[in-house]
Amino acid sequence: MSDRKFKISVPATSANIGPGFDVIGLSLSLRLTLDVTIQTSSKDSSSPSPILTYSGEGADEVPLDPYKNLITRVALYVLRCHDQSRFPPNIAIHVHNEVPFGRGLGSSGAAVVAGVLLGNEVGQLNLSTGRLLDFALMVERHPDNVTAALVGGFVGSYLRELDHAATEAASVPLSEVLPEYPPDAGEDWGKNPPMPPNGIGHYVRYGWAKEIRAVAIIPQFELSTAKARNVLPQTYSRKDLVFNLQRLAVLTYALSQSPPDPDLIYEAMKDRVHQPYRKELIPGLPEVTSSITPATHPGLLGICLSGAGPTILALATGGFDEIARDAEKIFNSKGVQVKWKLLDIAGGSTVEHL
Ligand SMILES: Nc1ncnc2c1ncn2[C@@H]1O[C@H](COP(=O)(O)OP(=O)(O)OP(=O)(O)O)[C@@H](O)[C@H]1O
Ligand SMILES: N[C@@H](CCO)C(=O)O
Repeated sequence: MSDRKFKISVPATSANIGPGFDVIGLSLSLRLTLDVTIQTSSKDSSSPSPILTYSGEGADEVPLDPYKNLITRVALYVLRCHDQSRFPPNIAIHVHNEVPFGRGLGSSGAAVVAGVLLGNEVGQLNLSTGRLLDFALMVERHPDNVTAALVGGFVGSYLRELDHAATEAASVPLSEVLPEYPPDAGEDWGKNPPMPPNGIGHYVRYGWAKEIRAVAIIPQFELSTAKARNVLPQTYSRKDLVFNLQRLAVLTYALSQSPPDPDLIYEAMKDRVHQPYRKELIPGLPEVTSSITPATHPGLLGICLSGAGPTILALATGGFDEIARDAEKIFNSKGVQVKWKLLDIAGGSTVEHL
């Protein structure tokens, strides 16, 4: 039998896009790729498996132990749910990563989706897109990043209300879904991990005007999503919820219209649900989002925090350098160094058999 080789490619994502907290996501042209070889011809099953190597973003900090690394732990979760308790022997995985960690560009969502696709391929499970999404949502429990990373484009999603038994199944602690340690030699894992309920997430893809590009202004510090969610309140006023709902309804349509209307979009990208609370974690955030406008920067459409931050996402049809340079000046005046990238909306995840 010949060796199996395949390549998995998953895009970065920006979630929220202003008012769509935990609802909308956009896939972007930075990618996480996995080159996987399974040596079916080798008889030697004594070497540890999989052998994991990394290049690119996070290569110097990411764990290479497959029981600690997020991508391989997620793959193992998918395999164990299908009665495959270990990776087969002789797998080598090289990860090349362009998505910076903890910056609001969906690095963990990309890693989770890559892990689900890896488990599906290694186990030859042939899971549907909906089922792949169910597995991803058992690990990353808000749908915006993982849905956009899996299916690509400008995407809106919700989590279905589950019945009591399914809610219990979907609410188990992450430590049960992703245990960190392998069983001792000769032992098995014990019972299988919790299987995701069917059809947890539902999504639609919106149109996207082809001339809109994304300037990502990326502060050179990490902010974990967990920390950026901890500062959010548990309840909101009706006024603030209506403020966001009105804008979200307009934004999803306005970004599909060619030529895009800056007046409509700039106001529609404002938010009162997460950005005001996250400004204490991101020096310069309110100044950047309020002083860079379509009037001061022709070509700008709207500007927001990307995901949980600290990256700022400016959607624009031109004037990219000026937008980035002026945002950089504001961040620098607060003592924050930034890098910036001009990105395009990207396709979703792919698996290519080589
Ligand atoms: N390619 C990867 N391989 C392994 N682990 C990863 C990878 N990408 C991300 N991670 C893990 O996810 C963590 C970052 O997740 P976090 O949710 O805090 O940020 P983010 O996903 O980049 O931001 P956001 O969800 O706001 O877009 C990293 O510190 C690392 O532990
Ligand atoms: N919607 C999420 C995205 C981050 O993963 C948040 O803003 O916390």
